[in-house]
Amino acid sequence: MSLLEIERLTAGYGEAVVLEEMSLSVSEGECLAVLGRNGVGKSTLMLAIMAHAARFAGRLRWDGHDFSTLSTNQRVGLGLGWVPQEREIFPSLTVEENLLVAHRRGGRFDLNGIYEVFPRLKQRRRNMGDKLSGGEQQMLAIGRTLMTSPRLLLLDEPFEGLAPVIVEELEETLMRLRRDSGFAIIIVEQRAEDVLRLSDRAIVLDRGKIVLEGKSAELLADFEQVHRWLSV
Ligand SMILES: Nc1ncnc2c1ncn2[C@@H]1O[C@H](COP(=O)(O)OP(=O)(O)OP(=O)(O)O)[C@@H](O)[C@H]1O
Repeated sequence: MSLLEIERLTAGYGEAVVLEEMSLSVSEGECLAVLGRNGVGKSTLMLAIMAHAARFAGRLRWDGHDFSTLSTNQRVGLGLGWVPQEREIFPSLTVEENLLVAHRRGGRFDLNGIYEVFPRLKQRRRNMGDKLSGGEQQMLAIGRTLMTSPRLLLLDEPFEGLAPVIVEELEETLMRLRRDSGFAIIIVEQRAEDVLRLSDRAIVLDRGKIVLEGKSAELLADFEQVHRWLSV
């Protein structure tokens, strides 16, 4: 059975429909890449999964149970962990306080667990949120979400604006975490070839619809057809 199943989801903001009748599923431990040009609805898909965008029609299931009407907090409780594109670090809290805000009792990760994953956060634990580099902010945003013990991690352009060496470090950490903890990942990313190497499967969106999907290795082998949907 799929961990997350989305059935004919139509979603958007106010009156505006952004996603149309989108269906997809993610299994336990699977990594799904979401590709597409700017403005095609990739972030909206993440936001709709977290109840931050409006659902106009369709169903969302978790472990086979309908969660379409649950609030964001209830979805976090189920094990959905969203790392927003803007990172949303609390600037006036320290690194440690940012992490503790999200801590879930009895969860898989505590502070020490996060510091093992991201030793740099331990070094910076007394720094205020607004005194961090972009890479450290991203580590903190991911660490904070891990504190909620997700079974599915939703990553919205996690490598945006980061130096290549930091991107490499983060990619390795994420893949190691996934191997060790077995959670699933949905990752939105602009650098299509890189993310196809990391992921198991991928979907390509255009104007709120899935226009191409398949195993990442196969899409990588025939990258021309993916590229066609990504070039302006
Ligand atoms: N809060 C909002 N209210 C109204 N419309 C929005 C809102 N957020 C996004 N949109 C619109 O929804 C459409 C899809 O945006 P979305 O951010 O999901 O695209 P995206 O594929 O993630 O793009 P990008 O790669 O630029 O982040 C765009 O036309 C955008 O203007």
